[in-house]
Amino acid sequence: MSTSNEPLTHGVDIASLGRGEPTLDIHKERICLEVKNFNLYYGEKQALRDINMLIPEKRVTAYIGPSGCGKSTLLRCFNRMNDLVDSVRVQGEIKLEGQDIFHKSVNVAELRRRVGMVFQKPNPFPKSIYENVAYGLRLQGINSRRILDEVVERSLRGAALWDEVKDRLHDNALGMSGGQQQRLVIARAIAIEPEILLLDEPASALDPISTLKIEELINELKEHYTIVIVTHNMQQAARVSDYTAFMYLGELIEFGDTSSLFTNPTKKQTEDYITGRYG
Ligand SMILES: Nc1ncnc2c1ncn2[C@@H]1O[C@H](COP(=O)(O)OP(=O)(O)OP(=O)(O)O)[C@@H](O)[C@H]1O
Repeated sequence: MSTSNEPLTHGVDIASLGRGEPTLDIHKERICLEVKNFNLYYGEKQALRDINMLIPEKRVTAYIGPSGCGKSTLLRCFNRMNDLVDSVRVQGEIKLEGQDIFHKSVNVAELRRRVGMVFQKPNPFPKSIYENVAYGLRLQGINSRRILDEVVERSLRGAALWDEVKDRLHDNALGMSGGQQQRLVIARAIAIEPEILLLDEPASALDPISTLKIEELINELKEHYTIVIVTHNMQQAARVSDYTAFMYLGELIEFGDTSSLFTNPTKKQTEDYITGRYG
């Protein structure tokens, strides 16, 4: 606990985040994703408005903002999940390593291999733990037992789950706890070696201990992957992210290193939100 007189904003101990001195500088980062003049419509309704931002490589970038502000919609653009919604229309660009992911030459299946996604509710397949992790490789036609064993072990270790499941790899994944299932889904995502992991409220259905494990895991995963997370929980954004983006009514209001955004927001709307005046 902080001993300072700083107010706790939404339970975020802002004193622990530093004194508003930027610790990171987006302009010194290697950029993984670039969002340029991006708009998205569901039919007539505009859900994203002229979004411009950079997502740095091997960092954790969090989206916060009130319900309905477009966080999940933007996240789902990064691997074109929104293609599955008939009414969706987009304008502008999202560049992955410099290439527009909406260009007609882009292979969407390959894009989704490079940009993995984990949802709020753990969604393991009704198969064994082993087969859940091996699934993506099998789809690629890889059936060598030696390779699959190696990848399954490496992925489960990477998702901090190996020690808990190594003696029951052939049990049904649906028998695992919710927190274990969510780490299994992360193992399944990293088995196919993505560059980016999109996490949409990955811990909101979990108990506090499982949530802590997921947060610790995010911290480990960023060594190898670029992580983009949507969370309702500002404490979580403050704990896990390097950069935070605040969205409101489909607009990106403010983006900056997490410490600065929480301790020294430059926009009134951001300040109102993090001090609990709305949302
Ligand atoms: N499939 C859809 N069809 C039509 N409108 C949608 C669809 N998905 C989202 N929307 C609308 O787009 C806007 C943004 O929704 P989105 O789910 O991206 O917000 P969010 O910030 O992630 O909200 P929450 O925090 O509640 O998940 C909302 O007004 C929502 O009703």
